Amino acid sequence: MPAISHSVIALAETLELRWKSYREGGDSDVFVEFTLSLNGLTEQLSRQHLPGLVRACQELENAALALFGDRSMHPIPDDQASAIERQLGIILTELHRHETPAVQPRRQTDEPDNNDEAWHRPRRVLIVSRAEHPWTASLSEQLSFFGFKPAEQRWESTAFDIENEPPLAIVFIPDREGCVYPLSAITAIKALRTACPTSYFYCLSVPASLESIVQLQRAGADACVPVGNKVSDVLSRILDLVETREHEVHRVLVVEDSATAIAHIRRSLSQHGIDSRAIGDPRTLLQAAADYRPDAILMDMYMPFCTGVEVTSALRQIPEYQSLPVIYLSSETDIAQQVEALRLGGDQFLTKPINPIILASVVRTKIERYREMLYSGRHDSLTGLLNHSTSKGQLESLLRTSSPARHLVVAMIDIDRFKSINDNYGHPVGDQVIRSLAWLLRGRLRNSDLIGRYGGEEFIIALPDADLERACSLLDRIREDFSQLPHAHARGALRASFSCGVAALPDYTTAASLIEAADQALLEAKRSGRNRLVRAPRPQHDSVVRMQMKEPAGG
Ligand SMILES: Nc1nc2c(ncn2[C@@H]2O[C@H](COP(=O)(O)OP(=O)(O)OP(=O)(O)O)[C@@H](O)[C@H]2O)c(=O)[nH]1
Repeated sequence: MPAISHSVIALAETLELRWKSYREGGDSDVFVEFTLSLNGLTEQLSRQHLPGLVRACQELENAALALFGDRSMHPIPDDQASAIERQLGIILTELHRHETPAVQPRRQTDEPDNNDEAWHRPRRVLIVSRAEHPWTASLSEQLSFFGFKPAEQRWESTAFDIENEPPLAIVFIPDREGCVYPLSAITAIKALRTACPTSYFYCLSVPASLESIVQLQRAGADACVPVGNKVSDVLSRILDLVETREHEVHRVLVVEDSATAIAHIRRSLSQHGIDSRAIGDPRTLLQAAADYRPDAILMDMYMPFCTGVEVTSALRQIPEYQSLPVIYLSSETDIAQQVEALRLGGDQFLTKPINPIILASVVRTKIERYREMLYSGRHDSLTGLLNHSTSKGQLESLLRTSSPARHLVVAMIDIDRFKSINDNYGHPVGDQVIRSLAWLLRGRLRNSDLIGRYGGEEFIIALPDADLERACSLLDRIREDFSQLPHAHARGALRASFSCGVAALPDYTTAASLIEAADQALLEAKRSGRNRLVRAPRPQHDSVVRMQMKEPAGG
């Protein structure tokens, strides 16, 4: 279960303060502030994959939004206030229960190499099924391979073992595949939902019946996996849950000449955890965009030097900004003008005065779509890893930011005799083997490590701040584990292996030379029998000097 960050706790504390202050004065403006905080908190929780808490917050938010606009309803009657207070109490207690401890286990780039937690990220997954269900053992085995800590529980068990560490996910396997979940199962799911509001619930083998899905969702299911899906599909969903996509703050550039409007907009955005910067003169837009690298622009329609439409259409001339979301802000109510503005490059039109919740919601949706688009351009669709060109680009930028004294290890990995896997078991099984290796790497390496799919069955890894000895022993452990991993096919399970070549700073100093040296070492690993790791030889001192002297002349 992911621990709840201090920033979320800070938002919750603000929410609590605002509620107290509303209860003291009954002022409708304070109630609006409370609702805004609640909306911001829901958003933060949903970004942190805490579906149970998101659901609880959304219910409270809906109740608050119903009282949002009408001043005459305030102060609200005591029974309504008590209902809100009860729900708020549940949310706050739950948040504090999962608060990140003051000292966190570290697992980022700056971690010392001798910290084992830095390399391995166990996550607890509870599997609820009947005794000896064939899927339980298989799922459990695969989850362990990918760095999770599976635990098993029987349906009939009343005391679920969740006290010390609530699970990241709970997987429910029904006794009979494709049948409606019996009432006893629904009751067990409900009980667990109350006990684990922050875990993600998967119900497997759900029949394609709307009634059944609705019933499971009401009980607390987050995902209903259809009957017929294989264990590997479930595994893939659980892995997606912990995908190492870094959460980055949303950045919005506000182009607006009125200082009052800027203050209002920026305040609304910041209450929803969205960072912003503002410029009053559109002529400074390109410089501001280059410095700040926004994810979206909020553009006033009428400014002294030129209109928002002119600025947007000029911005669209620059390839880098062709898809950057632009949202117009205007008191323009003429539909023809609005359509024209959108035709000339804007993405959305918001009419002033702008409701802050709508503003934050539109901004977030546009940014999420924009980021999805950027993501799919940079990642490989089969594995979700960085694609070839992005891997190379990121390795280059890692080297640019590395001081000469820093460690950096690069590894090239290639699955052995992969053609024969395809030939003997078919392409889809080959794809699954590739995906499994990707999952294993994702599960075993740190967020700060670079993992890319370099070619068909070839992967590139870069481990910043990693000592060569330690990196080799980690990669060798992954190699060993991968060779033991069963890959299901129609007639049983196959085993695969990979070979690995490793090169490191300071022996090789450029991205090209690191990749080339690791590739040569990989070839050597293949030549000498496969399923092994080979380190690139340390270049002779004079040849390093010659390479360094040659490079500027060649460039
Ligand atoms: N299933 C599947 N196969 C792929 C994919 N990309 C490449 N391949 C296949 O991977 C195979 C690679 O085979 P080779 O390069 O001959 O090498 P190998 O059989 O792995 O043998 P060694 O590398 O020498 O151990 C080719 O048959 C490609 O068609 C993919 O995305 N999915």
